[in-house]
Amino acid sequence: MMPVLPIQSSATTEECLHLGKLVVLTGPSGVGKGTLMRSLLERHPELYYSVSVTTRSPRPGEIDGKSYYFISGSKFEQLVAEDEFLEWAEFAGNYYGTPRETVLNQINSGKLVVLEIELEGARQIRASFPSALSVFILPPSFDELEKRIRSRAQDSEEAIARRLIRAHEEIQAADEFDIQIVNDDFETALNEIEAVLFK
Ligand SMILES: Nc1nc2c(ncn2[C@@H]2O[C@H](COP(=O)(O)OP(=O)(O)O)[C@@H](O)[C@H]2O)c(=O)[nH]1
Ligand SMILES: Nc1ncnc2c1ncn2[C@@H]1O[C@H](COP(=O)(O)OP(=O)(O)O)[C@@H](O)[C@H]1O
Repeated sequence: MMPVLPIQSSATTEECLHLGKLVVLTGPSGVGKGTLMRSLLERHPELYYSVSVTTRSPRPGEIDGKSYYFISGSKFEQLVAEDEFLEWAEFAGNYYGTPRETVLNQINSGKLVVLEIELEGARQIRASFPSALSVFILPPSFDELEKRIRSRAQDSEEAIARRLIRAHEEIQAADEFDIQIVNDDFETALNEIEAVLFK
């Protein structure tokens, strides 16, 4: 297990706390995680957003290497076998993983690193990085969540149904995380996340 913060013999704990930080943003599909993340990055270009690897097909407008690294199932299996992921999980029929080396390098160079990942991966990060800060984004209601997933109009009916079933399970896990933020009014939610990240 790698520590989040590089402990140097000459550094006090207080100094170590300034070296780097890991934040996990999680919550059900359609709650607005991606949109919040994009706004955060626009306002705070100094943040490091970890681009995940996935076996899902690109949606219209998604760019390889920016939205995700889109790879095949067999390549994903190879990367798992080579222990290249900090965490990985299956979600709605596809695989998603966080590249280990880039994230650890960014934390160790003092960056504030943000992962936007689903529940199982967020649990794995909490287990291996107890000092990571975890934020769960909640919808104002389940009906509103369904509206958002549908209004995005980028998934098949089957993919939407799988996301909605999974959303019920994910929402029940909200209390496992350090902070819960309801994404009702977008600006309010964004400000709340900023307050947590930069306190
Ligand atoms: N565990 C894990 N989950 C991820 C990763 N990258 C993205 N996800 C999550 O996978 C889920 C599905 O993502 P996506 O297919 O882009 O659909 P969307 O969230 O409905 O837009 C979301 O909850 C993402 O937060 C990752 O590297 N690891
Ligand atoms: N506070 C909000 N109020 C209304 N719609 C929102 C809000 N936040 C996000 N959305 C919309 O909800 C949809 C899903 O958001 P998205 O960021 O793709 O969710 P996620 O990444 O969690 O799956 C998008 O169409 C987005 O514009």
